[in-house]
Amino acid sequence: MAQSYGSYQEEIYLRALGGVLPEFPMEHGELEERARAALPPSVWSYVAGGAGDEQTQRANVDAFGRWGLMPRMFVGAKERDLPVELFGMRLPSPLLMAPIGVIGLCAQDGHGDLATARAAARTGVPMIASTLSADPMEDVAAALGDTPGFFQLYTPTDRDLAAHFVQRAKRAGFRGIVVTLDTWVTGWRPRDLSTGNFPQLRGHCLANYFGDPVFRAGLERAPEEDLGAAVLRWTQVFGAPLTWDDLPWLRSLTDLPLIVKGLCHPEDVRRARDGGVDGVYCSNHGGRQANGGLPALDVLPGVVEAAGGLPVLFDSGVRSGADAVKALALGASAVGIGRPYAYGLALGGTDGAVHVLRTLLAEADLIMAVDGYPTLADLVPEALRRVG
Ligand SMILES: Cc1cc2nc3c(=O)[nH]c(=O)nc-3n(C[C@H](O)[C@H](O)[C@H](O)COP(=O)(O)O)c2cc1C
Ligand SMILES: CCCCC(=O)C(=O)O
Repeated sequence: MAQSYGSYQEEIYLRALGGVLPEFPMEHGELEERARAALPPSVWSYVAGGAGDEQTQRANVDAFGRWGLMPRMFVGAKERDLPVELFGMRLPSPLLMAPIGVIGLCAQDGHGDLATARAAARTGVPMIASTLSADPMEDVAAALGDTPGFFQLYTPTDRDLAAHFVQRAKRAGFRGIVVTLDTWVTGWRPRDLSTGNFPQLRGHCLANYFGDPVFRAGLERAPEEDLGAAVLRWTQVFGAPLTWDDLPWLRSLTDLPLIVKGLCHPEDVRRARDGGVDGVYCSNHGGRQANGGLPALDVLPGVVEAAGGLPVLFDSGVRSGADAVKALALGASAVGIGRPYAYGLALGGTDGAVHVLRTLLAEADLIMAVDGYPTLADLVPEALRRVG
């Protein structure tokens, strides 16, 4: 049965009739401004900032403005059909929450990972839970309810720890493993270098490591007794600079769907597909890792073509329902929302994140209605035109 996300607009109209105005912002600019005011400055600059002078980060967003959907009339798109099949699961919509490592700090109580999982439980939008979490992955998975979750792996240099994370993720009930390839070392981030704010170096968001017996076995004293030594050990094990020779090992770690995140070059996509991954995730990490790069949306069509029918997840720069529709039309199987839901959490915890997701879905749904593209199958590249 088709689900009408546009009903969120009706809810808001009805509340307005009763004199109740929305508690949370209705568009991204205001969301950003209010999140900035709500978050401690160093957390704000960590989340909002990117690599270098943030040219790539801005280009990610601007790239959406170069495409427009061609409206079709007399379609009678009274009902829209947004559910997708992904890795054998039926999801209610093609949105995902992208992994955000310091999401814990975006919620006022420091438990943003749990708040995000609850937003996933309430909306059916899957959460991709980061390795860098303020709460252990088992607790995050438990808060997801019936909504599927994915575990995002930052591959440690210690292979036993990597394998143990993946085992724990499966046992906890995550339904897929997303291995992020573009962040084995942190990019050049001037805002954080100026504020001196590296949350992980203060032990934030390291719950998955600190509670892990394999990690603890590498320490002389427990993290609760010697935080400095535990953080130092974390810096040593955090990121393995993987090569193609490591892909068979990664593949051998799990029978869950394996998705590799950060792919942009078609040749890398072909090699990953040949190496047995179940999906590819086209992303430039929201411009946080390398400045001077191509906008993620511009590389998406090449990734889709090279993926040869494998699911392609996409993120980087999605700020509206219209953006999500364009990424879907360019071939994404599902679209990751990043900073916007973190800002929603900052403003209102789970309620704020739910609002952001419902807003994006309502706008996408209504665009599909108004422009006459009622199903996801209608969203094809030919539905778009270049602007200008
Ligand atoms: C504060 C922050 C932390 C992030 N942490 C992770 C992470 O732990 N793992 C990961 O794969 N990607 C991480 N990302 C990247 C996101 O998954 C996603 O690729 C990015 O946010 C997309 O760009 P956008 O938010 O500008 O749309 C992070 C992004 C932000 C903003
Ligand atoms: C070392 C990277 C930390 C989390 C992350 O992925 C990000 O801040 O973008």
